[in-house]
This record gives sequence, C-alpha cells and structure tokens, in this order.
Amino acid sequence: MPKETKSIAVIGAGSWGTALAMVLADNHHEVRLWGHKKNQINEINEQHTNRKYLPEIELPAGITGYSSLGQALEGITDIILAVPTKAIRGVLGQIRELAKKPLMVVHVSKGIEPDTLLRISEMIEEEMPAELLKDVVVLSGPSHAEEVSQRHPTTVAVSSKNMAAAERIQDLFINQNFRVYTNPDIVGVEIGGALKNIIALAAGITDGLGYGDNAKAALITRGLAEISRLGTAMGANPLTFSGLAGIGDLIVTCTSIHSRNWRAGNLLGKGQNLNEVLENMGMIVEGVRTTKAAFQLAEKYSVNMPITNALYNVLFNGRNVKESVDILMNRTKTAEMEDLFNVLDSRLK
Ligand SMILES: NC(=O)C1=CN([C@@H]2O[C@H](COP(=O)(O)OP(=O)(O)OC[C@H]3O[C@@H](n4cnc5c(N)ncnc54)[C@H](O)[C@@H]3O)[C@@H](O)[C@H]2O)C=CC1
Ligand SMILES: O=C(CO)COP(=O)(O)O
Repeated sequence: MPKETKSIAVIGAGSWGTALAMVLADNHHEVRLWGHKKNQINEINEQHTNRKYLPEIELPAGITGYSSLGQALEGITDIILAVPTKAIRGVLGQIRELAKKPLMVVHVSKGIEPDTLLRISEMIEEEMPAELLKDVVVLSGPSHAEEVSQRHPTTVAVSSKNMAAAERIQDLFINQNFRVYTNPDIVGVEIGGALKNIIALAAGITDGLGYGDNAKAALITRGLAEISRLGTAMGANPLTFSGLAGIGDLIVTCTSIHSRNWRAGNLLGKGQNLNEVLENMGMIVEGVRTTKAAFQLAEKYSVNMPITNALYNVLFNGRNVKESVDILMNRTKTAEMEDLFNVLDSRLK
C-alpha cells in the first residue's frame, strides 16, 4: 500500500515509540529508533528486542537503535516524537540544537501541560523555531502498543493544521493492520487523547473498589460528556468525540488490561497510595499530570467536570476513593445533555 519509503527518526524507545517503529519498518521505511538508555539501544541492535516495554516481540530488521540523537537526526526530515508529555520540552530543546533541516514533527503523546495548559502541538510550536519546523501532526486513537506490536488490527486518527501534512503521515503509517484516518480537528484529537486517561484512572478505581460494569459504563458515558464539554469550549468539533480519538480511545483505555492508566487506578482503588502506585508501574501514567491540567482548564473555561474534579481530590488532596464515588453519586440532580447544549449554544452565538 505505501508508495514512498523514507528514513524516519522515532524519538523515544518506550512501548509506543517501539510499536510505531515496527509499523514503519513493516512499510519498508528505514527506521532510526532513538532512546536515551544505552543498554536498551544495545539490546535493540544486538538482540532485536525491547523486552522491558514489549516482552516477547521480535523487532523487524528495518529498525536500528540510536543512542546519539545527532546521528539519529542526520539527513532526516520526518520525526515521530514518542516520549511522555513531561519529557517533550527537554527533548525538543536537544533536537533544536542538532537539527539542520526543517522537520515534520509527528507527535503521538497523550497529555496537556499543567500550568501553561498547552496542548502538545502548541508546546512543539513554542519550542521549535519556525525555520526548523515544517508542520506538526498528531497521531492518536485506540491503540495499545502491545497489540500494535502483535500486528493486531488497529485504527487511529491523524490531524494537523495543514491537512496535506496529515495525509502524508497517513500514507507513511497505513497498512493492512494499521488503518489511519484523517481528521481536521486538531484540538479535538489532542484533547480526546489526553483526557481519556483521566477517565481510565477513574474506571480502574471503581474496578479496584469492586464495583461492576454499570459503574464503568457510567464513567465512560459521563466521562465522554465532560471531555466533550471542555473540548467544545476550547474550540473542538463535538463530533470528534464520537470518533477514534474520543469514544474509541476512551473505551479501549477504560477496558483494557494493557492500559497503564487503568492499572494505576485499579491499584489506587485497592488501597495503594499514589507514590507506591507510580513506583510500581515502571512506565508512564499520563493521566496523573493531565488530571491537574484538566482541573485547571475546567476552571479557566468555567466547565463542569465532576469526574475530573473528584479524581483531582483523590490524587492531590488525599481524598478517600470510596468517599469520592459517594460524592459523585450524590450531587444535585441534573439533565443529561444540559451542559453540552449550553456550551454549543454559547459557541453558536
Ligand atoms: N503505550 C501505548 O500503548 C501508547 C502510548 N501513547 C502515548 O505515548 C507517549 C509515550 O508513552 P509510552 O511509550 O507508552 O511510555 P513508556 O513509559 O513505555 O516509555 C517512555 C519512554 O520515554 C523515555 N523517556 C522518558 N523521559 C525521557 C527523556 N527525558 N528523554 C528521552 N527519553 C525519555 C523512557 O526512557 C521510555 O523509553 C505517552 O504520552 C503515551 O500516552 C499513545 C498511544 C499508545
Ligand atoms: O493511549 C493508549 C491506548 O490508546 C495507552 O493507554 P495507557 O497509557 O493507559 O496504557
């Protein structure tokens, strides 16, 4: 299916960077997988594995590990940025110093920066000088690295301010196992991907507390309502939240054993404290910082986000998880769609 083959640098050799490197290598691109841990890069080159992140997966020959960022970027124009949100500014600072040509930056991370309240594409635009940045594209959707690396069918969305760039990235990644759709709503795609992690943490908590499927369905549905309210207030198209980066990713993250956010929530629900949980995970749990950012965004845009608010109090104010569920269930009665209609009304005025 793919026509053009290229040299592409994947920046970040964790689970997602490695799984996406595999998709690109399957499409016959020359893939340079950069990571900051030398022993892990040695393992990738000598054993063709990355066992900490994707146990039992053999990496295709088209992937070469790089521990020198300068060498990984040599002659490159397309980079896939696959590090946790909190590492993005630092990594871009290094790329800025080393890049010799304007870059197409495809980011695949799911977060919002607390305090600045910037989406990741906005952070990239802030960090990279205009002369070194061709376009920014986001790739997001229901896609656990574990399943992508097993070549199980997966669908994602790509978006950009420049849809020609998004279409080019669609062509780079699309294959028979990995179907890529375009969506022109970059705000919605980034917000959906980031905020679903908050709801997945909450779903893990209710599972950890022993509540059943009704509670999970409630969280997914009412979680989608509050993601849609905030996203729409920030300028997203509400329809995006019915798509892959919205309900699609929300379902997979709230229901899959692969989700680190769900697993972290589950441990919290079973009584572990946040520090213990994060120490035991060994991988990124983006939803914790994103809960802080979403709590701040809800205040900024005057949007009601009760689940986010409840989780914020659990994570940062030590509120008991069971008590938080009781508070959520005993709020003043309301109408199901009222708040979203109000936000839409204010957009139309
Ligand atoms: N794992 C998955 O299935 C998916 C993950 N994502 C998103 O992709 C992003 C990356 O997540 P994962 O790869 O899953 O995380 P991970 O925890 O599996 O790996 C993170 C990688 O980033 C590296 N890293 C951390 N700080 C760094 C720094 N300052 N400089 C260089 N490298 C650094 C780590 O060493 C590790 O190799 C997150 O935003 C996540 O939400 C999105 C879709 C699927
Ligand atoms: O974004 C993901 C799946 O689409 C991965 O979710 P976790 O970070 O919770 O594992």
